[in-house]
Amino acid sequence: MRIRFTKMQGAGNDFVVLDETRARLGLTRGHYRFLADRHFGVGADQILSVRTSPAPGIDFEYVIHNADGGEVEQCGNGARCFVRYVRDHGLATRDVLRVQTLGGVIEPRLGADGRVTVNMGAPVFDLPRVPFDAAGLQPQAAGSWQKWPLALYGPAPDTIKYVAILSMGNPHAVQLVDDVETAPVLQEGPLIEHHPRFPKRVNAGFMQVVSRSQIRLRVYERGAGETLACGTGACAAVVAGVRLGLLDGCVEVATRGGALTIEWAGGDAPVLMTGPATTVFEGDIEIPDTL
Ligand SMILES: N[C@@H](CCC[C@H](N)C(=O)O)C(=O)O
Repeated sequence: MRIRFTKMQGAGNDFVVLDETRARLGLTRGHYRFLADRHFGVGADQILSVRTSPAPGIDFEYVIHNADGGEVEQCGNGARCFVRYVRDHGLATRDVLRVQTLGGVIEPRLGADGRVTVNMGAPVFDLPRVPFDAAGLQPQAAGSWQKWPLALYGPAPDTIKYVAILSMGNPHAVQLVDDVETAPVLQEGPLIEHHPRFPKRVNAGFMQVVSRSQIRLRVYERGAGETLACGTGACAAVVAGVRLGLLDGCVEVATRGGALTIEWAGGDAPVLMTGPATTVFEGDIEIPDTL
């Protein structure tokens, strides 16, 4: 089967975007893995499918698959590319959309300067909803919140890391580090991602606080490995930093792929994420039938 795709990126987090508004392509997990493959496919951290929605007040369904082929609830950098894609392809005319994801409804808004702001909804702190199994663990109080101990069994047995845990529609564990450049992202990332306390696995964030309005961030993403930026990871890190008493409500997040601005007023307020969204190229690819 031959399919049309658009390659996009937001702060270096890259995507293959597929138009399923007229008909479903019927792709399997193997097909998503193939498209994401940087040697045999197009290459991407996530595959984003654009679908129409029958629900009143909802413009589109936004379906997200990680590079490992698994479907997930939310993707922030992808949400910015999503609104850019539907506008550029004539699928929508409004600058503000309401988009259904597995993780809830989000509202991307295309700005006059080409940057996109997404209302990502309110963070979720209820641990069973992350989901995180805290049974028998003793949290460490920090700011107006708490961090949870994770025992990491791997190259360095019995390492205990304290992480802030929340959901932005998808699960995040955020730890503070002195310097993101030297942080053990590639060693600890996979151990945290697959930690048995997270039944749906988790995205592992490594946050360096530079000032009350600036952080540096690296994220080892569930199902994709370390990416150049993670939008929901940036939201989760800023929310964690605010609740831990380290950050104010408007923060510049420096990632390896670019800068994002995250705003959060606390409590049940939604998190607002602003950043770039760029089309890289478009093309057709023959995908094997039997994946
Ligand atoms: N890159 C994304 C997050 C994509 C999903 C994530 N890997 C997960 O499994 O939850 C972003 O920009 O938020």
